[in-house]
Amino acid sequence: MNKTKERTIRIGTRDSQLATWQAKQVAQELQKLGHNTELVFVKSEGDLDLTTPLTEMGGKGVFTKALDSAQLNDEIDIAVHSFKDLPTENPLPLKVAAIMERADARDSLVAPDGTEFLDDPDYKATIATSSNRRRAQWLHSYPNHEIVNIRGNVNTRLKKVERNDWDGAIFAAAGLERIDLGHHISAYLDWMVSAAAQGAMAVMIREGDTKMEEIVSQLNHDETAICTTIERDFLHDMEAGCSAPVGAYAFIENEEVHFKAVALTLDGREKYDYEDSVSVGEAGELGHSAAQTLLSEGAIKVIEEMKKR
Ligand SMILES: NCc1[nH]cc(CCC(=O)O)c1CC(=O)O
Repeated sequence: MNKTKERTIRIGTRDSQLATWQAKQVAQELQKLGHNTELVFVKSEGDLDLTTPLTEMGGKGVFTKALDSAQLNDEIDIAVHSFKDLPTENPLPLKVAAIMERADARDSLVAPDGTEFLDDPDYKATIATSSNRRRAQWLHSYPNHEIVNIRGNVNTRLKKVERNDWDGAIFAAAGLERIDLGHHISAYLDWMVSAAAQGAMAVMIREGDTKMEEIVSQLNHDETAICTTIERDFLHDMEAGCSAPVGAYAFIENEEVHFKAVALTLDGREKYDYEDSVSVGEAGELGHSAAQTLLSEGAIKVIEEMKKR
């Protein structure tokens, strides 16, 4: 490769602190391979409008649309996304060329005054989250708590928790840890099933851009790709969209894929669980078969509830 002749790779990202951190991470990896990079900041609808709940904002792709257009207009070469924000169906001529090694996939609780209240069954705590998946799982565990909506990027939400009278708010642990805010985490919610692809980043290229594909695919982390593919296959087949009360998490240990999935009614009262372990070689259909199993066991009700909204 002739490095002096190669154009600088333009990396598109949202301008939040977390998105910028993630894009810089990809930039660093590309630089290690000998490429020049440049960050291009693109504002998303999801970042500009902080009052409308995400679930009412036309749902799919509120964080990704602006980056998609920039990429289609050739203003950027590649785009770095939180993989969990990417819709499972993409009608555009853009594709994921690499999935970066996953960080902590867990959800976490930020509780400025401590977590003792969790042990008091009579205490009516107020917990902030705009995610239906987090809401439903939280209410399943703590039926007498109240959930309130909270919007904004990680920094904005953290400020809101510290200013408000809420007892706690739920965050992706990876989002806080990546930007050195992990010390705000009061508890890791090991019992909560995380969102499909939570904690992983995806690098998108234009379809047919073989040059970028060749470069970017070298960043792919195989185990993360296997696990997040299963999780996203499940989410896709549940036809539930990113705002559905559905969680999916896979990890690999001793050549086996361990997969956990959950679907709940919005009020958290009804819960459908799936758990299975299969060898890595046989895990190709795991996400699809898990969805079929849960739907036939009654989780179709959860999906119908989402469609009515
Ligand atoms: N929906 C917003 C979003 N998209 C990705 C992350 C965190 C990082 C990740 O999960 O990869 C977050 C914040 C959060 O859920 O608290």
